[in-house]
Amino acid sequence: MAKYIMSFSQKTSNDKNMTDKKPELSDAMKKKLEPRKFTKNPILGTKFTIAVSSAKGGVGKSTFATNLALALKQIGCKVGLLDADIYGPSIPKMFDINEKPKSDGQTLTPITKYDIQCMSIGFLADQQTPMIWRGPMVTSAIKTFTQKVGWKDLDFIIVDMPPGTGDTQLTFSQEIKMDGAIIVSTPQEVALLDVKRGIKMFDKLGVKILGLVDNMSYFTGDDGKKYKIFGEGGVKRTAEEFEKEFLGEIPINPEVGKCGDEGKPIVEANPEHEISKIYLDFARKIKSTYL
Ligand SMILES: Nc1ncnc2c1ncn2[C@@H]1O[C@H](COP(=O)(O)OP(=O)(O)OP(=O)(O)O)[C@@H](O)[C@H]1O
Repeated sequence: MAKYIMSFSQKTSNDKNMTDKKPELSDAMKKKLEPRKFTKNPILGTKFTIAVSSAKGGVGKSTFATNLALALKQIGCKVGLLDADIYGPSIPKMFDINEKPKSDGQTLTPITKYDIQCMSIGFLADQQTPMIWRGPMVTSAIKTFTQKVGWKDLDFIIVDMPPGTGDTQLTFSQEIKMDGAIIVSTPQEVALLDVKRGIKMFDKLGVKILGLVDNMSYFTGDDGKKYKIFGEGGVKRTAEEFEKEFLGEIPINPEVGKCGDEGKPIVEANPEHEISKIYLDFARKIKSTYL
């Protein structure tokens, strides 16, 4: 056995000596090995592109993205909503859109609902059909949605990102001019771990993080008391740890879920609701940052 190991290590050290002599690379090969440089293209037809993201699933990204889009519209902005969640699109359900976008063979026309221009892979495929796609297909769908959709005269496109730190986030960060990202989280430690990964990803890829939102931070009981069932202050602490702005809290309110399920988000269904007013505050903050 020892003889075998000796001869094996001798062999590998001989191999190492062989590979130590690096072959001269041709100029063409050197060029091929250079890190790829990306050009960041703006989304045509819009002034500012804002991502709503969180590396964690189910924390309320789509709920936030739809309501923020509607709140921005309510304060006079022209808004588009791009559902970038290829594997689990939510916008068709949350906006109750069942039609397919028209195409002239070159450009897809976004579907306008509640005065918001919308695009989602869910408009093109049957709602119950799973998208069983590899990364390059996802990248190609995102390029279509950003470069081949007839977005018109928009102040903002709100991009509803999928969970994770994968192909979609990479394509947007490297190849699209992103003007900012809002990170949504719930206060549980398990969500915050993913959020920290998401913050580091955007920092590394040079996307400005506008701030963190604490969604489902508490619910108010019939006794009027606030119950912080998922823990307290975790999102704010994470914002401080990474020197990002803490944008605020959104409590748990069953009306939020009900409105989303019925295809008319709360800001559209009931603009006077206390939760709608919170979204309007976020929208004013975003508007004053950019316009
Ligand atoms: N503040 C809130 N109060 C009550 N329910 C909420 C609140 N925010 C989100 N929800 C509900 O939580 C569920 C998950 O929300 P949503 O689909 O927006 O999350 P997501 O992060 O986009 O999920 P995914 O990762 O699957 O895309 C939905 O049923 C939604 O209605």
